[in-house]
Amino acid sequence: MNEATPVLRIDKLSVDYGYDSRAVHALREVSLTLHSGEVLGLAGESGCGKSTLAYAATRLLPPPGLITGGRVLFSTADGGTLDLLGASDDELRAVRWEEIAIVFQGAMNSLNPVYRIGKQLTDVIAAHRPKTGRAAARDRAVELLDHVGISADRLRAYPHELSGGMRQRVMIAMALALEPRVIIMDEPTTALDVVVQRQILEQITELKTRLGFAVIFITHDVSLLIEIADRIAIMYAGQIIEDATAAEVYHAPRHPYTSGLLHSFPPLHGPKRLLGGIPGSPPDLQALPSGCAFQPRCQLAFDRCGTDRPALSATAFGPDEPLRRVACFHHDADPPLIPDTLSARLGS
Ligand SMILES: Nc1ncnc2c1ncn2[C@@H]1O[C@H](COP(=O)(O)OP(=O)(O)OP(=O)(O)O)[C@@H](O)[C@H]1O
Repeated sequence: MNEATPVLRIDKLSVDYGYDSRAVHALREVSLTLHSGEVLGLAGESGCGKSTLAYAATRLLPPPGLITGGRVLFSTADGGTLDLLGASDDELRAVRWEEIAIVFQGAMNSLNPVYRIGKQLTDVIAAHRPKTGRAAARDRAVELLDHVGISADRLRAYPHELSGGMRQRVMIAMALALEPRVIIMDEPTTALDVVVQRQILEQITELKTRLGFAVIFITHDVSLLIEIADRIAIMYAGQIIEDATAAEVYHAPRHPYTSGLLHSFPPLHGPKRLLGGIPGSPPDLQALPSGCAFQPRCQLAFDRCGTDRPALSATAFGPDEPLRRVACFHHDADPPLIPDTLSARLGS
């Protein structure tokens, strides 16, 4: 497969929590494509639907979450396509962990406290590859720990004997155990200090290049994604509102929300800049405002934003699909329609 081959296509995925008039519309027709070997960053404020997307796309959404529409098309290793939402339990079992692995939020706390790290790793291997002998499983566990920079002697350690960063690395090693082609990481470094966070991010990008898997990396910190992602999708109120290369998002954000997010976190590199934040708070997903969901907080809103809902539309075209998409009535302005005065106020 070349770099541009789609491995996972999320197509108009919608999720509600609850029913009828009390339903929380957590995802509204979200479409997103992950290509082979790429890191796709997914960013947005808390509550915008990032975790819901990860759970729904892998059919792990707990009740009262309900998938109300869409498809999740996975390109299987044998060249076929499987809609994960329509797949049987057996088909799902064959794909989950073997081909798509997930590192959940706070995963480092889900290691079993009473078993040594080595046993937990070899158990994963034994459960999925029952023909693997004990010595081979141990060798593989050593190799996996080595991938994440942990020495073999830690196989005998219990989780409480490891730092938070090391436990999170063990979880990443577990996700790598079956050589998946896709890894979904939901805020994998959020609870860690910035130094450890940086080490783990460097490790993930190095492993991705060496082992060739693709990553959906979920975080609320968009400046962190600028460092590691090839492409970034920005979510707001259950929708993707911008989807572009990391460089485009950083240098020329088209959506005012993206711009606000960029100015909400200090950059990890480069000159310091004034942090502005975004006034107001995200809308109630049970009662969305008419028009654009961001419009009540948007400093660029005009009449139409209050009445019409902007579609996520392509602003540039690749060989077979949109390269850059944005859901904003200002989107086709070139250069991006962030007036100088606003840029100055936001501190860029
Ligand atoms: N079990 C639930 N019942 C009702 N609403 C829920 C439930 N789980 C999530 N939601 C709502 O769905 C929306 C999306 O939540 P989700 O956890 O996917 O967002 P997120 O962007 O991942 O947030 P965070 O960064 O805080 O993890 C939120 O408004 C949340 O309140």
